[in-house]
Amino acid sequence: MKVIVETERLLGSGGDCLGSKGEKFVRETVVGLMVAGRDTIAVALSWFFWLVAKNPGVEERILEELDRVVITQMGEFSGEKQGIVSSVEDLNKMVYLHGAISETLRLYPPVPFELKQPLEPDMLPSDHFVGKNTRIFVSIYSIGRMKEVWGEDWMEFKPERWVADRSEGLKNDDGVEFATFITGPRSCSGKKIAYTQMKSIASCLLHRYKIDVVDDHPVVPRLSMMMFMRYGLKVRVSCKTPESSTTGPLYV
Ligand code: HEM
Repeated sequence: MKVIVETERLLGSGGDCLGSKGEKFVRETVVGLMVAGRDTIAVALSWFFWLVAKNPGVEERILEELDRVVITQMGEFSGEKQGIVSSVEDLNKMVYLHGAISETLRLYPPVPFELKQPLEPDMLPSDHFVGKNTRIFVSIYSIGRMKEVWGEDWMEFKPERWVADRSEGLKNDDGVEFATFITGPRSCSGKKIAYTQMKSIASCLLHRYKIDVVDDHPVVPRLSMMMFMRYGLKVRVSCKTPESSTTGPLYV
């Protein structure tokens, strides 16, 4: 609602009623945000849980990091111990988890390709001429797998690739080589929200459940606008034993 009132103010209608232009703008913005942020997150998390299940060492490091951030307190209603990640700042401290998500998005970008078209004839930085109406196909999937950019180990799932050695902070992920959210003025405006959502969901689920991929279930991408798993992801989910969790359920 705050967004709508603010949008109205910016559009000059004083916040009292939506003009037809304002209404269209708000409707399209809200629908756009819902569409842009739904399947992308779902697709990214499917690949994330599959990669983490295949790399138990990564899961261990994510849980170790989580243990350093979680605050344990007694649940107000349940009267039982529960873990809390209380703020976005806490989530920001989880750099290894952030790296694991970036690494997933590099190898399996939810939007695997883009089509761009100049309104007027133009010259690319590479000196290639593009005529009006020429369609340029950008393979985000391939950019994330270029040996020249990511090195000999480009095919490996290595969250530490994103973590700076000394400060334990994150390496810059806004460069052109990380094309999953595109760069420039029309890049994804939901990138930060996307990371916050994915980190919240991933930490809650990994903390509480053991997620094993069903043996022999084929995991392959489906070639479409969105990189779904062709046959979905079949997993066995079991509750972690109370002894293995020092905090009980986790709330973010
Ligand atoms: C892993 C999650 C996500 C990925 C990989 C992703 C990727 C992208 C890509 C590649 C574009 C550029 C599309 C184009 O140029 O045609 C884009 C645009 C956009 N995304 Fe995302 N997105 C994600 C999550 C989200 C979320 C959660 C939101 C909002 C809550 C969002 C909102 C938008 C919007 C509004 C645009 C249009 C920006 C513009 O044209 O100025 N995205 N996204």
